[in-house]
Amino acid sequence: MLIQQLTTDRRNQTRGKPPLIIERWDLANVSWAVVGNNDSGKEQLLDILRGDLLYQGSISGATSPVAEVSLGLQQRLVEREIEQDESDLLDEVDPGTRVFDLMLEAGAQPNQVTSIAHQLNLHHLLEQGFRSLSTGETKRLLIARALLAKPSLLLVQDPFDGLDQTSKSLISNLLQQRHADGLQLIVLIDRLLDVPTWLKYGAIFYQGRLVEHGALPEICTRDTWLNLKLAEAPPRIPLALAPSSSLPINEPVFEIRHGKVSYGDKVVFSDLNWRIEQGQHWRVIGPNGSGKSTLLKLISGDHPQCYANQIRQFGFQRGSGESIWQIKQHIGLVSAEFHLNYRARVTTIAVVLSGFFDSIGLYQEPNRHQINLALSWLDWFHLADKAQQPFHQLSYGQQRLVLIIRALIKSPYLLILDEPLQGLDEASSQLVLTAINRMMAAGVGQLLYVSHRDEPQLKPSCQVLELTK
Ligand SMILES: Nc1ncnc2c1ncn2[C@@H]1O[C@H](COP(=O)(O)OP(=O)(O)OP(=O)(O)O)[C@@H](O)[C@H]1O
Repeated sequence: MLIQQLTTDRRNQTRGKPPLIIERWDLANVSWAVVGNNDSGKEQLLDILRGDLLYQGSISGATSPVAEVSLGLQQRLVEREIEQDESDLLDEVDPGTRVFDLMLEAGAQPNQVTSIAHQLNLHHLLEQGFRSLSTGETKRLLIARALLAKPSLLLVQDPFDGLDQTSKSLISNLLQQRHADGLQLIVLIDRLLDVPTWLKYGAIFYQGRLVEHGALPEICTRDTWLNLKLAEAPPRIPLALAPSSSLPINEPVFEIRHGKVSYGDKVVFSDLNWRIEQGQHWRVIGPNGSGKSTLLKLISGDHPQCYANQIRQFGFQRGSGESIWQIKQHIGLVSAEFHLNYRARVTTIAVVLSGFFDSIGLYQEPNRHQINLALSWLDWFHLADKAQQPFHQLSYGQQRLVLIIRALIKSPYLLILDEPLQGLDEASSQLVLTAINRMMAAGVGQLLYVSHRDEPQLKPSCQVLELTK
């Protein structure tokens, strides 16, 4: 395949970074696991193999045509959906392009769409809009779409992130099968535990350069691989003043009675009774599509059906005249949807500071204390040098880290983290978990955590709410 090469140290325009250095890499028409910390160059590699970015050095042995499954592609699809949004015309939330049409777009015949939809457990979602899909459903759709394009080379970023156990096995078996049938795969992995054991070759990127490549069993023993797990956490976390509990005794932080969310005939959950007492931490678990994010959106006030439910939170009966800001001021939130919707073109530090004002973008003047706190948090996460950089030029994992800082910075009463570690490397994940542990140990806020991973390093003792399908 034709890949543009660069011999001089010209800065490329698309990501505002120096070109990736790959001295000599023969992909040899075989499949590879590619690892490296956030900002090591893995995302640039995707652009390069797609033919959209210059690099320095030589790559050979990549087949074509190329298809891709990545957070960047998801972001581009979301942007397109937002441009086509017809909510104003329809006077209701536009669910986006039909799943069936998105699959046809890949150049497939209707019978091929139906067949892969069955394989990937998407058949019941074919009439649904793209923007209404859950995280796991979206991941399965992107994989189906990529395979329908009949690529010779498939670039996949974190294929198992956000998937429940059943979907993980489904996707792993399918990719392994296609690999055995001759599809070349480049699988980019952030968490080392996710590297598929059936891949034979591995490559490591570090600070914008390919530093190791070869047989995977051998690559896994190299110091550069082992060092990917290391995170150095500075001793003290920079806390804002701890929120004092102003709730009367026995007043729940959140309570829902006979909760129900449905879309036409589709009931996501019903008769849900749940109460978060003061001082409690919770994990919400359940398979993809069981309604975890929906429930969290009822709490954060981002779901239109929150007023159709009997909800009491932070001392308010919902729908009794309270404003959304009276709810949001107590909450720090991170989710995949929130990340996709944070589209304001501002600097990294402005994103962090926007956490004080619950805004997307920064429209109020922060005070000196807030600015210092933002800088301390960025420093704590080793991102101080990114403070003045445009947020959207950071790697996806770094963006996620910045949004986590945005949620932590005001020491919220309720910290809602919905798959917060998506796209984060091993070291950054450890840092985030350390920060949460320390905040909760200091009695700052209560945690509401959603993840398909167990995360044994998460220390707060959590009650568990399990949703089923
Ligand atoms: N407008 C809509 N019409 C029909 N179904 C919808 C709509 N919006 C959401 N859904 C469905 O609601 C279900 C619950 O979605 P939700 O995102 O809450 O699941 P989840 O448990 O968080 O899943 P995941 O683990 O994949 O993130 C999904 O099956 C989704 O397709």
